[in-house]
Amino acid sequence: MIMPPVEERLRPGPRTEAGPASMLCPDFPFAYDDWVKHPAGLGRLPEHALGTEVAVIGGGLSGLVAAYELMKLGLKPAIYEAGHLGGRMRSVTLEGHPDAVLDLGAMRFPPSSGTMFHYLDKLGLQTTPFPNPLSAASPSTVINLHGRSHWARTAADLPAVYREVNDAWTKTLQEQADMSLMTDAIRRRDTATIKALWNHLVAKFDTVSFHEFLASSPQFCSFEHREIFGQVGFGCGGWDTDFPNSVLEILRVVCTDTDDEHRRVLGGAQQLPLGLWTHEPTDLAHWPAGTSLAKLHGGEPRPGVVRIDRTGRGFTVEDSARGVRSYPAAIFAAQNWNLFSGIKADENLLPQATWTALERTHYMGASKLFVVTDRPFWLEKDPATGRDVMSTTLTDRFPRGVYLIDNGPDEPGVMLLSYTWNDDSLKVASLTAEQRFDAVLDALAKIYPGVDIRSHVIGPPVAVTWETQPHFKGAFKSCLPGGYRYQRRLSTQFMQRDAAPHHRGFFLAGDDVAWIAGFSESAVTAALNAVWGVVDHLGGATHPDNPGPGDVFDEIAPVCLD
Ligand SMILES: Cc1cc2nc3c(=O)[nH]c(=O)nc-3n(C[C@H](O)[C@H](O)[C@H](O)COP(=O)(O)OP(=O)(O)OC[C@H]3O[C@@H](n4cnc5c(N)ncnc54)[C@H](O)[C@@H]3O)c2cc1C
Repeated sequence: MIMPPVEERLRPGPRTEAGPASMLCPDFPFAYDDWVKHPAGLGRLPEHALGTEVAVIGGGLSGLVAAYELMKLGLKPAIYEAGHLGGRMRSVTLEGHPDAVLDLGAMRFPPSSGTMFHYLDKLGLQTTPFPNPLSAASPSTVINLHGRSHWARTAADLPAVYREVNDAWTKTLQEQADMSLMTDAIRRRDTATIKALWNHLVAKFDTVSFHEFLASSPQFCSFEHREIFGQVGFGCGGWDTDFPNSVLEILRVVCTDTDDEHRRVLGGAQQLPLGLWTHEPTDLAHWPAGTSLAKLHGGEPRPGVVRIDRTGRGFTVEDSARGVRSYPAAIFAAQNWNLFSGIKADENLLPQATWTALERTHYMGASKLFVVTDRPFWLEKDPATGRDVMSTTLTDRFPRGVYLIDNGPDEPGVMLLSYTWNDDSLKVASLTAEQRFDAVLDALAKIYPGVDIRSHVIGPPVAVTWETQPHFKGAFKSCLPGGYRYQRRLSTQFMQRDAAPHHRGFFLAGDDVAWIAGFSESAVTAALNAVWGVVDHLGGATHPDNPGPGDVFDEIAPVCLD
């Protein structure tokens, strides 16, 4: 690529005042949101490369963002999808109730996901606050621990011990990780300060689990405080199922305000990937006006991939309908464990160190159980207490988290009756939706005696466990202690200048090769890295006014641990 001088590439300089929250990832603080919004676009390809087919394996958000941007650049993405377009952004409805949408995967999005919101805005999709516990969007919250319930509108209504726990968390972050400096540097987009602070934290905490981080803090010397923290967490619910994970995963979420001010997409999250599939961008290179991904594919993506070989100067991809095609470049945007089962993947696609890092990827599990109700009955008042008959609920009982979506007083409501992760998810993985429903109702009857939830339910319960879904094998990656080196290998795989020629041209995307765990912004940014990689691989370049992640890589590269 043609490289302008360093000082021109490091745009824009740090802000003097804190801007809005941003998922400017401290490992690699590249401003993807600025990059995609810049009028110069993401780059240009040489004339002879225009119209070239590029394989995009996986039609989730990451694959669709990559394909959409490749199409805009004048390439011809060939999307392969084994299941449903949208992947883990899957929204379903019950027959006869089109407005009661169940988001089985991603459902709440922090405004700090600026790159993802760029695409939401492009498609004109509307969002509204998500009713997280104790947030203004939840009319009320019940915390039920050790068999006792506390009802609250805000955190201030909870007993003093909950405030102690909250203070302990704030102080621990400050004392152990200089969190206010970190957050301020991210909001000011002060890359130099971000790197100086974060690189130190990576070295300090790579081998430390979330639980060890808490337990070694004087603020959390009480087991009771750690236990409450594990159940109630710091925003969207309990975090104890994350306790075994690397604390770096948690610190990334905190310093980028990823756990704050969540919003949901009205009409369902799946509209984002599906919207990219049908959208007709106006700023297209090579293609005529009116071109969309759907039209380039004749309305359907190609079937799931069963084999990928490195052949000649590119890749040969075989799909489940025995279609075989070759491409000079390929983006793999399915959860990467699919490369080990279901797909016969040529060893030569990647260097051995990258295969090892893929094998070591740690995925969280997650289950959800939904029902649709005749109306948002939970807002009715209990005559004895004057309170809502049911509330957003966090509990140490089996449902763990109950979230209530109100679509209007006379409209069917949506109850996410149970949202669980890891061990809690495994406990229900072998149960049918009906069995889960019975068990959840038993548990909730102990918290809300006298509330007849079943009488309000219309239609069958809907359940999902992502670790048992064949094309996913897990909910989302979250690295274990000691995983930083693997994560670095995967997230920087798009930089192939030092790779042997026979290891170039195959790009990993998807949220599981990105830094911040469990959020769709990561699927988007990983896709954009892969787009930069493909453009570079095919002889293209970015505009000097709008350098891409690979152009500034050396200035902001993730720190190397010895
Ligand atoms: C339970 C849960 C809750 C979540 N909550 C949130 C949230 O609230 N907010 C948020 O921002 N993010 C959330 N996420 C994360 C978000 O859903 C993901 O980051 C994002 O959807 C990942 O997109 P992706 O394209 O990387 O992967 P995927 O969505 O997994 O897409 C990959 C696609 O590849 C396909 N595929 C697999 N194998 C093959 C094959 N052999 N050939 C072709 N195609 C194949 C799959 O069918 C799939 O469609 C959540 C995820 C889960 C599971």
